[in-house]
Amino acid sequence: MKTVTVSQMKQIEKNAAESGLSYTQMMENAGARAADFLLAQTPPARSAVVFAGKGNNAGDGFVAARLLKKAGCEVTVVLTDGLPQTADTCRNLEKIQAMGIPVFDFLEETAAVTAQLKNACVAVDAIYGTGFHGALRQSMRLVTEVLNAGGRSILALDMPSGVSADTGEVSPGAVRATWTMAFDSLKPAHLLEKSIPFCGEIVPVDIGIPAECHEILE
Ligand SMILES: NC(=O)C1=CN([C@@H]2O[C@H](COP(=O)(O)OP(=O)(O)OC[C@H]3O[C@@H](n4cnc5c(N)ncnc54)[C@H](O)[C@@H]3O)[C@@H](O)[C@H]2O)[C@@H](O)CC1
Ligand SMILES: [K+]
Repeated sequence: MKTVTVSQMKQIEKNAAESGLSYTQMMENAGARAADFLLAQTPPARSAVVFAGKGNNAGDGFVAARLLKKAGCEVTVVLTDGLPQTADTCRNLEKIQAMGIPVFDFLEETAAVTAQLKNACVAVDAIYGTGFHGALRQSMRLVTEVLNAGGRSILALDMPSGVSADTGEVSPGAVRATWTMAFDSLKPAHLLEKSIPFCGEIVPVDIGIPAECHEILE
């Protein structure tokens, strides 16, 4: 698997979209790989709490939530940043609401979230992916503090939230993942000494982007 910057990844996704693989399908594939991974653990995940932000990383998390639920896993979703802001992410949130998956707002229902998390085998970090830069706000650090506490396994989608993909800069309060699933390509932070401890084990996954869409890297 190659290593690409965030802007190169955007170009690769654009190439894929132009070659016929929609952004919607890439999100579906990313979320499906995350669900497959958790169901393939020994023992398979039976209960999961998915922490979701407002961008496309959250969309991957909603897809994972839907597919985990379909496979019989008990799933709860926690919105950490209010309602999602991208079209694909909004559509995927509607789908999980239609399935009756409980959706909590972290700020308004912190006690309920903490209780759900206590009973969960695994947490999914879909707060921020490659779109993150700078530092976690104080209010978001309360979220990541709850997420990091308790010693349960955490699967970070693409990046642990609070880690900047290009530089590996780690914000105070960043998520400490057990595994980080790298979608399509590695990002620099997956390989940098300062961010590796937050990524845990890197799990590279194919999200269906054809090889020729990576030709910008040749
Ligand atoms: N449909 C698509 O475009 C696909 C996107 N993918 C996923 O989408 C991710 C990238 O999604 P996005 O570009 O929407 O971004 P993210 O979902 O990573 O970030 C969401 C939002 O966080 C905001 N943000 C950044 N730094 C912040 C800070 N310090 N404090 C508060 N807010 C901050 C950004 O402005 C952005 O609106 C990838 O990592 C990957 O998981 C993949 O599923 C492949 C397909
Ligand atoms: K993430």
